[in-house]
Amino acid sequence: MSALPAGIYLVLDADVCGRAGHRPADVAGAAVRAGVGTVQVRAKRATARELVALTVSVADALRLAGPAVLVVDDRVDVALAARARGAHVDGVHVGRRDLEVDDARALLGPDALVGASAALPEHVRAVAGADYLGSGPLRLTPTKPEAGPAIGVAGARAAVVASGGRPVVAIGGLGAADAPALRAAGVHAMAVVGAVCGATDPGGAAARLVEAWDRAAAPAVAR
Ligand SMILES: Cc1ncc(COP(=O)(O)OP(=O)(O)O)c(N)n1
Ligand SMILES: Cc1ncsc1CCOP(=O)(O)O
Ligand SMILES: [Mg+2]
Repeated sequence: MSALPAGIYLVLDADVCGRAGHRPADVAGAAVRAGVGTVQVRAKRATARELVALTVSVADALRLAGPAVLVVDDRVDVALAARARGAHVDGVHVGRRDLEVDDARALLGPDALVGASAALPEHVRAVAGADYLGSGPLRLTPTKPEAGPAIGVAGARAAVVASGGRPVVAIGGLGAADAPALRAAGVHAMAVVGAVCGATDPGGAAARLVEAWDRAAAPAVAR
């Protein structure tokens, strides 16, 4: 199984990229070259066929920009179809209305990376087989206005405590300024959509997030 990289996790939203005038594969490549370790392909309005084509194009971009982990939001069938076309796809991120974690793993194979959404401690228990947990929204966000309620950093910390040592990925309204508090809460990675896909310069925005994450880990220097 690919381990989930710590740090910045890009949820590559095709609609947000499109509104900002970016090709998703270009955004993914620029983000990975800037140090982003994980890319999730998310396209809520795409057909299955469009999502397969998008996933293959992102996998191609990552092959040149890599190394990075690639997962597909929601759709195990799309991950399998992209693999069948020769794309390297590590796994899926499943939500509460998608296939169950164990079913996703049975289809994708034992080495697949299977992440699951789990905002609250009771959700964490329901996704016992997941390799990592996506917890949020930390804040209300225009990218997913129907998500909620906001759990805040305290909610992310509660997910870390309930996670049984599995990596927790925080998501929802996050930016570089959140890195210190999230790292202090024991969060493994910070997922962003708008902060990269909606930026004028996605590669530069990704680099600033990576730097903020790395800087947040630096030990305090005595003055
Ligand atoms: C890393 C990560 N965490 C949570 C989510 C939300 O997933 P989901 O519940 O499936 O909602 P949608 O993204 O599908 O609207 C995520 N995508 N990634
Ligand atoms: C997919 C998702 N799940 C919870 S919040 C969210 C969107 C996060 O987007 P942004 O980083 O732009 O706030
Ligand atoms: Mg989903």
